[in-house]
Amino acid sequence: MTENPLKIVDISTVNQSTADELLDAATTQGFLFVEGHGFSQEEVDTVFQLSKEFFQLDNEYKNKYPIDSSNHGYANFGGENLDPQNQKQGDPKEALNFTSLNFLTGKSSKEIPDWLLQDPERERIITDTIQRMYQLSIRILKLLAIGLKIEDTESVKGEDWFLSRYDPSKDSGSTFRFLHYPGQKSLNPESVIRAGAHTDYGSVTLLFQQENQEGLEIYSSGGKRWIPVPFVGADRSKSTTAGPPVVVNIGDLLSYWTGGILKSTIHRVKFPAKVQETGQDRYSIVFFSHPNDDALLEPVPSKLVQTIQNRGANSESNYITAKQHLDNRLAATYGWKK
Ligand SMILES: O=C(O)CCC(=O)C(=O)O
Ligand SMILES: [Fe+2]
Repeated sequence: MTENPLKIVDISTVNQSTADELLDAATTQGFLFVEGHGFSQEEVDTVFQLSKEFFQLDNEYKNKYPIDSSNHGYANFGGENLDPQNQKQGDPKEALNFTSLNFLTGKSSKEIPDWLLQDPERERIITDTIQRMYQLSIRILKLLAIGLKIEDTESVKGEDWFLSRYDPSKDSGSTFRFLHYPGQKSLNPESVIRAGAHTDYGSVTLLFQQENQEGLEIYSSGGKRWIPVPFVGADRSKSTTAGPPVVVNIGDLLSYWTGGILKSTIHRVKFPAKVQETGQDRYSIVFFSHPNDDALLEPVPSKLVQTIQNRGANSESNYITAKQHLDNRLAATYGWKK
């Protein structure tokens, strides 16, 4: 197995020492693995199975739900270009996105493929996963707030500072996503990028991947090179049933909010030679956690953040909202006119 360059942090206990470990990974690599997340192996496998069955449906059917300007719906092959400056063609992947999410119900207020609603079990899997990935992101944000030692204000305790911008029933840019990168045996593995280089747009991103479907890479700006993120399975000496650690990375919003202390690291998906040989498809299940649309990206009241001057939210006097930030990024990714 490829060596794992990332930390694995167990977040089952919320305390200062877990928070410090998490903060260390978030301020250095911006990417880490998190275990103690509560998803069992069986639950993770079930979500992947559902995603696989969805992507096997006819193209004609999937295209009835085209991706819209809020990033909701089905994105066909080539429909998304994550690195428009360097890539002429869109990425060789398909995706099903769920936006306009209410986290009290796990449902989107937008139309979703009726295939997912035909069997109550399919709908349950989706809504349950959405709610639990959201809760997991909330736990991570709480730990980051503890790690950053955010100060208490009159209206909110420091550890709840991010959470107070996360009302579960209010609009946000949070997105749940199924991704599928088909295996292509005939291509030159070194030249194939499956998802272009980019940073994520939100606060934190959570991602499940599967064994023998590797390809995710992070960019080390210090070493000026790409570092593969391996598949890491659950530690069976700790739990016989736990799912694999989830990949967690910091997005632009959180980086901006913290004056760049938390790192939003560039990443991409390549087609490694090993996967090319087997012709394996890659599937990933991703949750992009965003604060409410109206959250102002003002500097986080933490001494650590205040030490950084003229970066991110610290350099602005007119704060933009989370929604304005997201709209700017989506316009570039999909070539939309603003
Ligand atoms: O599939 C992956 O591993 C990465 C997906 C990703 O980075 C994204 O959708 O933002
Ligand atoms: Fe990403």
